[in-house]
Amino acid sequence: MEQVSAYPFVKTLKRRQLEIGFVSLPVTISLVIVVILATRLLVKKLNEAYGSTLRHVPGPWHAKFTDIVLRYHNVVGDKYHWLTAMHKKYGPYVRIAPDEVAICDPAAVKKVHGLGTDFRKRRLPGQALNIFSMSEPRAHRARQRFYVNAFSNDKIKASHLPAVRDLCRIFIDNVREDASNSPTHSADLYKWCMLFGYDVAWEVVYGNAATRGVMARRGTIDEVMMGCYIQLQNAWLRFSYPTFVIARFLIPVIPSLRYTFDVFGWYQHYKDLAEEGERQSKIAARTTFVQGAQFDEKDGKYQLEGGLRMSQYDIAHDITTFLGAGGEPIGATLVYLIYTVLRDPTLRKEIEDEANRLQEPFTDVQVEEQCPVLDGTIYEALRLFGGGLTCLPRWAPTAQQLGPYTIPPETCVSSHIHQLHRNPAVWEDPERFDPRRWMKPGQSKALQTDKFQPFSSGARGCIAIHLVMTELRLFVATFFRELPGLSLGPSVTEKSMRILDRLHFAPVSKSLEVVLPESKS
Ligand code: HEM
Repeated sequence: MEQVSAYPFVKTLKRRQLEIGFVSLPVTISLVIVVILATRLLVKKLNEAYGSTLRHVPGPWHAKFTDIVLRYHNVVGDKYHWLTAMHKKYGPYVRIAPDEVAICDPAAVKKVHGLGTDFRKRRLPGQALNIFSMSEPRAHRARQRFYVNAFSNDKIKASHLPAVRDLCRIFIDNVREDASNSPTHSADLYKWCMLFGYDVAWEVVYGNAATRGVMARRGTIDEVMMGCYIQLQNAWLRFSYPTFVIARFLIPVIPSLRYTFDVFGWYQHYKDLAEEGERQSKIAARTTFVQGAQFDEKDGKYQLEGGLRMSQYDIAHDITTFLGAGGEPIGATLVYLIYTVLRDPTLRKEIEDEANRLQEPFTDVQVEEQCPVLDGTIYEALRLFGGGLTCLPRWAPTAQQLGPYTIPPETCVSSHIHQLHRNPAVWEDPERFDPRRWMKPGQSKALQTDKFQPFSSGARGCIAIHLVMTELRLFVATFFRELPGLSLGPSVTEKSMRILDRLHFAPVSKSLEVVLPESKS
């Protein structure tokens, strides 16, 4: 009887064991897979962290394993401040991600950017192919040679100087008009400085900025801000792809999100500009870029010097780069220059006096020769607030020795130019805004030295140095002659002027309010 009664129990037990075995097999397999993948990931991470010579480069502990902190600072736009803190803590070489090193040592920056370097730019996903992004040196050299004449000192002086002078005038008129329409008699200089820079670039590209430019038609700042929005979108995309995808659907509810997540809207803006470039190609043909060149109808390309062939589309992409580079860096440099001078009454008086002694119509060379404090102020603004990219990333196909460190192939090496310009080993009292340092005997004013390179250096340095120095000199002299007695508006504070790092530099408030004296408007 007992045997009989025990039988069903034994049967049930066996079934349960079978069932447990049946259920646990996939779980066990999954667990094994997870453990294998986790181990592989761990080994990979440990290998990235400690398996290469990068392990010797100092930096925060997390940078050995992940770039998430770097990406976060990219998203919030304070990479500049974070990198500054990192350099202060760890020195001129800092590992900021498993495969990225930030540098500000003059010798290393020279090696990475100087002529004959093995380091290259890299075109990032989604980036248009243009003179700025292309990485292959031979193709870049050919294209650069083509544009170099348009941006040469002779060409700028011969063809564009009067137009830049006109644009300075339009700037002053617009600021005065804004002030006279404002109950507080104020105007936003950030907007007009950005538009001014954009229009000067427009002048070089199309030659009709005084009538067709964005200042002449009192355009908006959004029209000229490309780099910063593209950076914001790319930073989000890399930081959190799901957020990037989902947030687009919230734009109807929170319209301000469009700046970050309306990727199609901004690319449409880019596209419009490229199309505008194509529409303008005939004007360009009559003026600067394709002067005297044959257009081959068969393949739709211009035949250019040195056998270079470029389509209108190629040129349109480059034009977008020139216009983008024209507005944001110039706008930022000028805004911080004006902000700094307006806070220092003695310096401002010296600059106004020098500018007032110039005879109209003056040239940039006269400004350089006759206004040493003003010229020193421009150099100092370029040193401390030069609006070019805050980080210049490069990659080398082979291992490279930078200072005491061996950098493995394909590591991203980012030069932090602003930190180079604040290096206490080569600059006396580096944080101090001191135009007179440029007036000291023996102080070089060369713009591409090891310790001072606001425009970078080597083959990939800024193509527009002569244009930039011409426009800065004419602008600053005109500004302090024509707008005396300005004061900073109540919205301007150290907090509002904190640097926002979005590819280029900008004040976090994206504004610089100034109040004009009533009688001068
Ligand atoms: C204050 C004004 C400016 C500053 C500080 C500045 C700075 C720079 C820097 C640092 C680079 C190197 C970027 C890199 O290595 O990735 C650069 C490249 C470049 N800049 Fe400027 N820039 C200014 C204005 C302009 C203007 C007005 C234009 C054109 C109208 C321009 C056109 C370019 C182009 C085309 C390149 C790429 C050159 C190449 O890769 O061959 N820049 N600039």
